[in-house]
Amino acid sequence: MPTAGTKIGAEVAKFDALAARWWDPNGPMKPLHRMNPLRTGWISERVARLHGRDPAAPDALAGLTVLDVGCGAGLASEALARRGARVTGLDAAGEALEAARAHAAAAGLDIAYREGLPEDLPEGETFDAVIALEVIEHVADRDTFLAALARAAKPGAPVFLSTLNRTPRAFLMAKVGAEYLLHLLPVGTHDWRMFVTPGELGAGLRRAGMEVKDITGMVMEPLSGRWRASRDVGVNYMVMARRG
Ligand SMILES: C[S@@+](CC[C@H](N)C(=O)[O-])C[C@H]1O[C@@H](n2cnc3c(N)ncnc32)[C@H](O)[C@@H]1O
Repeated sequence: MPTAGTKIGAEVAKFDALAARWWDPNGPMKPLHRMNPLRTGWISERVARLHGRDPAAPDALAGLTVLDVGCGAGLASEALARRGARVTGLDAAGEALEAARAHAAAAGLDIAYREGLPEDLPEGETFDAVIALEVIEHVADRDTFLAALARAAKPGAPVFLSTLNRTPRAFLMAKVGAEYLLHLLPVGTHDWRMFVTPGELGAGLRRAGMEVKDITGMVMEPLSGRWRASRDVGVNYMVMARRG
């Protein structure tokens, strides 16, 4: 039977294998590229408001520290750094991190990328916001993961996650459609049984000492391919919680 360690290793290896093509907007990470403006805009707006900033200002996050857990090659890290945040990107996928470092350097962005898991962060190292986007559906021990996110947030700071709901529709769209029919994602990217319902995620966040503040669906417009926020949380959704 696989241990938690081999399970993490297998999940991370899938993403390392995609490192070289991570930043190709039409490559295997195309869905993440397309949804990134929506997720990072939603997060920026909420973080800026919490700090009494104008969310529309180009440097709305200036000086605020953000931890991007499971950052991969840095799609969200870069978007938040461009708004002025001091971003630390954390991932166990070393090759994805190499792609992240190279891309940030070419873009002139100062982002601290570190290899590791949130569970291993030093006690007492805390951030103004913690994000983990499209990660929890790859994590076997969710309670340990969520507790680590809560520990990394300053008291009262927000924690954001985005993920896939475990519904028949999500199975059809994110697994059958995206992997087998449209070939948007490599086959095997997702295990539908690992998808997380908003109820399960909310309960896990509360067990980790956080309060859920907002749950918003993400839907793709079929014609334009653009993503927008929606009340429909049946497939993709984002959550904002706050550490008590
Ligand atoms: C679908 S990618 C998302 C990357 C990035 N967050 C984004 O949305 O652009 C999932 C990432 O989670 C990382 N990951 C997988 N299992 C993890 C775990 N147990 N703890 C932390 N990160 C993990 C992978 O290495 C991979 O980079």
